Amino acid sequence: MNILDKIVIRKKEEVAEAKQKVSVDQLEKSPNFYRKPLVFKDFLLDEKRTGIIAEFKRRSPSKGLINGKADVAEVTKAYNLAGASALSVLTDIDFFGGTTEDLFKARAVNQIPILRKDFMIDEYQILEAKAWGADIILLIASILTPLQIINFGKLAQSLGLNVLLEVHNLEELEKSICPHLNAIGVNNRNLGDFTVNIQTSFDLVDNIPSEFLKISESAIDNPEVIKQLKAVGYNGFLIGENFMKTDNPGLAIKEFVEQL
Ligand SMILES: O=C(O)c1ccccc1NCC(=O)[C@H](O)[C@H](O)COP(=O)(O)O
Repeated sequence: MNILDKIVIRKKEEVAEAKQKVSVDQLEKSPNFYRKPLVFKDFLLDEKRTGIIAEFKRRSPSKGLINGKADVAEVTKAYNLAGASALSVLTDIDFFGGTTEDLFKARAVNQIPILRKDFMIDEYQILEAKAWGADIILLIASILTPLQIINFGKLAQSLGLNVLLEVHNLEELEKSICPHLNAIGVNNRNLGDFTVNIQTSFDLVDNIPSEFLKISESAIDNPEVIKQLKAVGYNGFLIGENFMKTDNPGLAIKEFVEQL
């Protein structure tokens, strides 16, 4: 069984536990549920920003502990100040050390779009994302059926949320494309075996229809790579570890952006 299968099994248990603790009715009554989400496109295409979607990630299955000390409010504010177009905040606790509280804290101090970075397998999690103050949800093609992608995308967009579909190859892309998406992310990390290859983004870019924002995800550790990805048509660049592995992720992004 690969790690993604393990994550999905645990996620199903987690969602069942969450449903027992917090009803849909309670989620729908939370203050953020009435908040108008920020529009991903407006920030990603804003030339005063960088296109970087800067991720707050404490640990990962591929790398283990990345940063055990970073403060989510401090780091995300610094990401924002450095010109990030959006933030990505992990809310998965068991595999990534993220928490719901991290999303709340990031939301409280930032006015740029926030992606709830998690493994969405149930519509309940989309309601949670809205209630917790996220603007964007992630749908991972390899763990969802085409019908789930349509239904989850429809629900998210009906709540004003933006939808980022993540694919790793042409087959996933072709089976998952539907009108209820805003952005398509090509993950350079194979989530089955953790190998990374930026070439994946270059190989798939021309297969992404022009109506979707194009995002390259994972293993981006060099400003030169962003320039090359931009040149072939990418609008956004999801970067986590390159900043989070340092003692000062806020300074790391600032120095990175100065080289763009
Ligand atoms: O990062 C992992 O080890 C991982 C393992 C299994 C599923 C997902 C995983 N990562 C999620 C991501 O896609 C990355 O956090 C994100 O794209 C940022 O990547 P990076 O800049 O390489 O931290």
